[in-house]
Amino acid sequence: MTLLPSVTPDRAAGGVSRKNTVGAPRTDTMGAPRTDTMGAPRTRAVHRAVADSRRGVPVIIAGPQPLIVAPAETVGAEGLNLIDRLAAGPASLLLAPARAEAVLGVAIAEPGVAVALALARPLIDAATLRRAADPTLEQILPRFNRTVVPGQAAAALALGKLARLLPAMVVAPVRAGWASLPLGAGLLVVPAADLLAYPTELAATLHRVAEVAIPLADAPDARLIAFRALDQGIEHMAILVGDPAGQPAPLVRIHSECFTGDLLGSLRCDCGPQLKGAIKRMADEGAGVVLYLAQEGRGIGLINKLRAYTLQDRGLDTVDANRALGWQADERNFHIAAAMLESLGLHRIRLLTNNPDKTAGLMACGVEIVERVAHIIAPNGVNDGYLATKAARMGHLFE
Ligand SMILES: Nc1nc2c(ncn2[C@@H]2O[C@H](COP(=O)(O)OP(=O)(O)OP(=O)(O)O)[C@@H](O)[C@H]2O)c(=O)[nH]1
Ligand SMILES: [Zn+2]
Repeated sequence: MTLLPSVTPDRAAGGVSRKNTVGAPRTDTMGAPRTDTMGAPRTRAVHRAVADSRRGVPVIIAGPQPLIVAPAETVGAEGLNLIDRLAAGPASLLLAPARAEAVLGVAIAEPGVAVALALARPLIDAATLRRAADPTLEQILPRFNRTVVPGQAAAALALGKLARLLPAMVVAPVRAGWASLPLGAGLLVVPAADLLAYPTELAATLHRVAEVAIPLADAPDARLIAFRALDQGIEHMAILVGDPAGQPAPLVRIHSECFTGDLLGSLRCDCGPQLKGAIKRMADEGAGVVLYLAQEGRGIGLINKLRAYTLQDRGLDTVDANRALGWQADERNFHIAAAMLESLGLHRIRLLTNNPDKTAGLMACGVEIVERVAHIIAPNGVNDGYLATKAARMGHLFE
């Protein structure tokens, strides 16, 4: 039986260390279930809060000013009623600044992480809240006024993002003693700090669960290694061509999944040809690795990417479309890729990318990049504007 190396990002440094810093010793065997599934306990409350948020069930964000919170996209009448009855003070709708500007119809001079819009109680109906959250829906909105942003606003928006929902949250300070009220029974509590630390914490739980040969048309000796994190949800793949660990600095591509481009052959982006082109290039060189990461839509998720496309069809570019929905232009983090490279024993690499943020992000996680190798795909007549925006606004180097 082969013992595989554990994957242990160093939380303090936001990067990768060789030390095992998380819970019990982690010596996962291929295909065997982990024995320390209670490990990384801080991620567990976040997983459960994400699940409840996707159902529209309010959760409590613990911290100096505990909040009761539910996503505007999923909360229904029952959830709003619960928030109303457990609130200790005024409720508000938290929006990312770009979305708040559109809803308020004014520019916001001092954006910060969130803008709060006052909600009168009893709370307005769920359909109106959804329209306020989602710029792709019909925009007949009541007049909203700004109010004070509550503590833990960043954590509340982070919860919406982790749930891959629109970052628009109904929040209210929760009544003291809520936990002993019948109404509060069963509400989940998640510490604000755990929500903010989650991306790094989760990367620290990545482990290898399957490894198998998958001969590819362009690379007959390819192998797949599947990685799973403790949430048992999103799985990331390493596609190995040849023996990359045997190279002094193998070619590596960090590819974020793109259902529309990789699978359907959408012409809106360059993802499909980049993926196939990377594998072909590695086969020509004799070795390389594609990390195929479940970070669809630059980390905003497939549904939100489709919403972004709707806004792009109305004239926004890829950067402004993300922002209009309340996301950053790029929401990916590099802890996952760094942890996978660590597990594969790849510390010095040549990175196949046009995106300087990827190079910088990986280097910040402790990966040595000896060369950036350009990966240019010619425009196809549909994605010309998309590629031009990547060059003009996202710093992509097309040379
Ligand atoms: N939000 C959003 N995501 C998009 C859009 N078009 C493509 N994507 C996503 O962008 C990701 C592809 O980016 P990558 O190929 O990993 O890399 P990159 O940042 O373009 O940089 P390169 O390494 O130079 O290709 C995939 O997750 C796609 O789903 C878009 O218009 N909006
Ligand atoms: Zn794509």
